[in-house]
Amino acid sequence: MGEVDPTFIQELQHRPKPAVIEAHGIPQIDLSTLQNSSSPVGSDLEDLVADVRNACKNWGFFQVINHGVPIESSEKVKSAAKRFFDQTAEEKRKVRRDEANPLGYYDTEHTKNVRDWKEVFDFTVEVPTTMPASHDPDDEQTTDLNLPANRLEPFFSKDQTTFVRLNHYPPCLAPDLALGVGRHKDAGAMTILAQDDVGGLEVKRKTDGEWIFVKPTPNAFIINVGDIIQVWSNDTYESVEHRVRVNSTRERFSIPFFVNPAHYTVVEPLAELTSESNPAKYKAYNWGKFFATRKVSNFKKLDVENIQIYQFKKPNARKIESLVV
Ligand SMILES: O=C(O)CCC(=O)C(=O)O
Ligand SMILES: [Fe+2]
Repeated sequence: MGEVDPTFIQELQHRPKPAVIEAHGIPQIDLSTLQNSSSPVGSDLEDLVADVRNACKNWGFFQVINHGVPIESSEKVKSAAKRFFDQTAEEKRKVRRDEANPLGYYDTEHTKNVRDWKEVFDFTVEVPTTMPASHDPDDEQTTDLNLPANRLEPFFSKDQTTFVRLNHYPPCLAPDLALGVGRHKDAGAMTILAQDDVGGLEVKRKTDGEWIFVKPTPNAFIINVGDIIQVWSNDTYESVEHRVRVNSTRERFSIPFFVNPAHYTVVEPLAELTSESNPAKYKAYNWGKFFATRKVSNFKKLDVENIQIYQFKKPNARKIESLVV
């Protein structure tokens, strides 16, 4: 990527602000309770669940520390990412993603129809074990929202579309005009993100709509609520809007792990979380179709916004919200 091509330039209202706002109170959750005992019970677990619930409600994201992933494993992936992106453009393009092949290398992604200042490599994992909370059909334990721990099992038991992305943001000549990734919400269920010490991630604070800089915490993971959790929970939890700033001197690496259900999953508010007084706010949609439409629209600049969950919002829910806002 050489000079700043106009395709990278954000509209005025979406450009990063010169002053970075560092937020206090970004939720940081210590998972050592889960490491110290094979099946944590009682008040420790209740406190942890309450912390996660509050973070999901109030922020739509949080950071976790003491998560049990060995530092050496993270370092290995990070150094492999650096080795990959250090190769020549010609080498990288040998494993290029295209409209037929959804995985691999790619440096022309558009978010909200503006090109991102980044290059990526997407790949899948053989045994993605992060969701659900339990795979045991007899597990009686309930989690947050009073759902059984294995409630999400059918969506993830096979054919998950979970994938990992290696993001590389080269130094940018115009960090005040372009973004590493434009404003967006992650479309899947949940994202687990590792970032290096350079910093650049900003999230939109729900209380006042301000863009807040997420200061890197060594070895922490950031967890984002995705759009599917928003729909499953019938808006109890809302996905978080976020974007990435770039800078003129240092390259940055990040590694999101996008946790996504099977492609044939029909996404709709979970029946247990809706009632006569709290009816489903979304129409059902097919995840595979949604995902494929989003992927294709990321390939080129379009004149219309790419597919979003609000397009599945039921008209009555939209109307009630506009009265409340
Ligand atoms: O690089 C980051 O910190 C975030 C990347 C991101 O939001 C994404 O790839 O969806
Ligand atoms: Fe994202």
